[in-house]
Amino acid sequence: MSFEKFFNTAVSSWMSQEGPDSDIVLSSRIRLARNIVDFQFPTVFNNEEAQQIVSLFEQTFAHRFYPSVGRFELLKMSELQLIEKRVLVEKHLISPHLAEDSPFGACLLSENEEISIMINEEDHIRIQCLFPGLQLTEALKVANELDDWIEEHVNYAFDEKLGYLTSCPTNVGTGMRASVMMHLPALVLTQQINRIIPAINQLGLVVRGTYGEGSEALGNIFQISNQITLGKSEEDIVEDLKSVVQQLIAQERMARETLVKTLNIQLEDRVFRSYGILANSRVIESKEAAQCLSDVRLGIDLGYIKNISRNILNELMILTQPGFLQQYAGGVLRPEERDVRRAALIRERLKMEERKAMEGDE
Ligand SMILES: Nc1ncnc2c1ncn2[C@@H]1O[C@H](COP(=O)(O)OP(=O)(O)OP(=O)(O)O)[C@@H](O)[C@H]1O
Repeated sequence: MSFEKFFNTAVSSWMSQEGPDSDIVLSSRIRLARNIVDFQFPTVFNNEEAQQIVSLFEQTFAHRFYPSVGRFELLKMSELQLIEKRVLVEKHLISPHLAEDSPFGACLLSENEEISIMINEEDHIRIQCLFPGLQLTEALKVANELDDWIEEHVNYAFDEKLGYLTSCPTNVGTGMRASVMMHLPALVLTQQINRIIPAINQLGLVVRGTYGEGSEALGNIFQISNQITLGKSEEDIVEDLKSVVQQLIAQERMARETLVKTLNIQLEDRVFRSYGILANSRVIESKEAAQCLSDVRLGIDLGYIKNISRNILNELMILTQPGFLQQYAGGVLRPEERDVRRAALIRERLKMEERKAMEGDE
C-alpha cells in the first residue's frame, strides 16, 4: 500500500459514512494512553529510548494486517513534509502536538484510517479509534481489542491501585478519553451554547474546539469528552458521556425546531446567502468558509437545500484547510493565495454537485 493515499484523500471512510445521529454527531473517538515499562515518559526520555520505541513498533506492527481495519503502515514524523503532517492533523488522524513537537514521533495507521496509533506523543502509545456518528461503545470495543493485541508484544506500565500510568496525571487510571465531535449550529445561533458549556464542564466533561486542546470551534463543531479517567470504568465513562450527548442532541433538535417555527424565512435566507457566498466568492478565509459550510449543512438537515449531500460539506471542511490546499497545489502557498484557491475549490465542488443533481433529474 502506498502512503500517498493518506495524503491525497481528504475524507477517511469513517468520515464519509453515515452513523447513528450523524446529522448532529459527526464522529466518535476513543483514545487510550499507554506507556511501556522500562522506558522513561516521553516528557523526559532521551533520543535513544525514543528511537528504540519507534523501532519496536516498526518491527512488530508495520505492514501487519488486522481484521476489519486492514493493513497497518508506520509513518515517521521526521520523514514527512510539513504539509503532509498538517494534512494528517486536518484529517484528525494525528494531534497537532505529534506533528509539531515530537521529533521522534510516529504513527501507525490502519488502511481504512479508523485506527491511528500515535507513538511518542505525550505518552509512548496513544491508540485512537474513530467511528462515524454516535458509536462510542463500538469504538471502545475495537480500541480494547487493539489494546490487547499490542499488549501481547509490549509490557504496559500499570499499577494495581492506580491503573495505567501516564505522562500527565490527568490521564492516570483508564488512560481513556472518549469524545464526540458535534455540529451544534442552532445552539450557537440561539446563544444557548453559552450556558450549556459551563453546565457540561460541571458534569466533569470538557468542551474543546475542532482540532482538540487549545483549538477553536470552527463551523460550530465542538468536541465533547470526559475529564475524569480515575475511579470509573471505561464502560461507565462512555455511558455517562453518551447520556449527556443524547441530551445535547435533543436540545439541538429542539433549538432547530424553534428556529424554524419562529424565524423560518430569516433562517432560510441565512442558509441561501451562505450558499451564495460559497458558490460565488473569489476570495474566502477559512473561518468564513467554515461558518458558511455550517449554515449550508444546517440548511440540508432542515430540508431547505435538497441537491447537495451532507458529505460534501464534511469533505469541504477538510479540503479547505491550509494543509490540504497546499498539498493540492503541490507546494507552499501564502495566506492570500490560499484564500483564492479555497474559493475556487469550493465553487468547483458545488458546481459538480449541481451538475450531478441535474443529471439525476433528467
Ligand atoms: N470525536 C472526534 N472525532 C474526530 N477527531 C477527534 C475527535 N476527538 C478528538 N479528535 C481529534 O484528536 C486530536 C486530539 O484531540 P485532543 O487534544 O482533544 O485529545 P487528546 O490528545 O486525546 O487529549 P489530551 O492529550 O489532552 O488528553 C485532535 O486533532 C482532534 O481533532
